[in-house]
Formats: sequence, C-alpha cells, structure tokens
Amino acid sequence: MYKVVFVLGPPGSGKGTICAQIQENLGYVHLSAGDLLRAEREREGSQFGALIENHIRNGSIVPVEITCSLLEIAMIAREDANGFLIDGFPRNEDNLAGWKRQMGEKVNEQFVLFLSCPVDVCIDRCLHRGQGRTDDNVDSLKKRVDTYNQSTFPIIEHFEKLGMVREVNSERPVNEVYADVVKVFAAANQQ
Ligand SMILES: Nc1ncnc2c1ncn2[C@@H]1O[C@H](COP(=O)(O)OP(=O)(O)O)[C@@H](O)[C@H]1O
Ligand SMILES: Nc1ccn([C@@H]2O[C@H](COP(=O)(O)OP(=O)(O)O)[C@@H](O)[C@H]2O)c(=O)n1
Ligand SMILES: [Mg+2]
Repeated sequence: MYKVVFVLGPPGSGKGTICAQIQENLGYVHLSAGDLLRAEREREGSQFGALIENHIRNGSIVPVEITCSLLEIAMIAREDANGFLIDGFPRNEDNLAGWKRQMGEKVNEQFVLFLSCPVDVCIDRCLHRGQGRTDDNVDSLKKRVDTYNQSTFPIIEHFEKLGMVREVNSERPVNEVYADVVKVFAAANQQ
C-alpha cells in the first residue's frame, strides 16, 4: 500500500513550495499533477500534448485517465518512498472517481493538507512566479480560480466531511507556513 497525502489549495497558495520542503526534510516523494502534465505535454510522441495545453490555458481539468496514469507510473518508479505528496490532485469529481477506481485498493490516504490563502494574494503570487508558464496570465488565472471555486473546493469539503482535512493558512511567510505543516505531519505520523 502506498501512503498518500493530498495537497490542495488555490493556484498560488504555495503547494509546490511546501511540498518541496517536506520532500527534502521528511522523505515523502513530491508528485505534482501539474508538473507531470506539463512533462507529458513536452514529451516527444505524446498523443496528449495539445489536449493538455488546451486544458492548462483554459484552467480546466484534464480527464483523469491521463493524470491518474501519470501519477501511478511515477509512484511505481519510487516504490521505495516513505510516502507520496500528491500535489494538485484530486481537483474535481472526475479526478476523485478515477482515482478511486484506479488507485483505491492500492493506497492508504493519510490526510489532505489544505493550504488556504485569499484569492487576490494567490493571483498576485502566480503573476510574479516567473516560471514562464502559459497559464500565469490574468485571463487564465480568472478561469483557474473559477475552476478552483466550482470544482476543487467541493472536493476539499468532501474530505472535510470525512475528517481528513488539515488546514494551514498559507498567506503567511513560507517559514511560518512550513512550521505548521510539519506539526500536521508529526501528529499524523504519531498515530
Ligand atoms: N508563503 C508564501 N509567501 C509568499 N510567497 C510564496 C509563499 N509560498 C509560495 N510563494 C511563492 O508564490 C508562488 C506560487 O507558489 P507555488 O508553490 O508555485 O504555489 P502553487 O503550487 O500552489 O501554485 C511562487 O513564486 C512561490 O515562490
Ligand atoms: N489534477 C490536475 C492538476 C492540474 N491540471 C492542469 O494543470 C494546470 C496547472 O496545475 P498546477 O497544479 O500546476 O497549478 P498550481 O495550482 O500549482 O498553480 C491546472 O490549471 C489544470 O489545467 C489538471 O488538469 N488536473
Ligand atoms: Mg504548483
């Protein structure tokens, strides 16, 4: 069984930043669904490049069969891992249903780390992220925030009802956010 922590929050809430630090210090392997999709988009011979780029620019969600397979392949490649941080997934009902079908029997879901941050702060961070992403522009960001509110927040609520959500306010400086996140992991791993 793979041990899994889902990391969710609006675009720019700091998911990638915090996951990198947890990977470095706690030995979980960081798998960003967005990074895996961008790598697949660039892969020579991929049938999905154009489809993925359309979704990314539109801030809409790629069909789960593609994303979940990329995640599973990446997990199989790191079977030695202590656990996995699944960053930016599941982002809608389709993601959640597909994950349950494909991975439900193979994983132990520890908790959901929810990085909460006001949308205006998140948008500002994305506009200054400096990674040259095709979706860090005002038009795409509006759509990404809509998708977050309409499709992703209900998934967080679903996990909340199951008692699985650990919310950390990520509007604060990274070191303060990280300190609280470490406490969440420490508590979860004591059980
Ligand atoms: N707590 C924070 N305070 C200020 N800036 C942050 C914080 N966390 C992340 N950032 C910056 O905001 C941008 C988005 O962070 P990132 O980790 O890529 O977020 P996400 O993966 O949730 O979109 C990056 O430029 C990052 O350096
Ligand atoms: N589960 C996912 C995650 C990302 N994506 C796509 O990839 C884009 C970028 O996701 P990301 O996680 O890298 O974005 P951030 O929240 O890190 O800013 C999303 O807006 C979607 O178009 C997806 O389709 N399905
Ligand atoms: Mg990210």
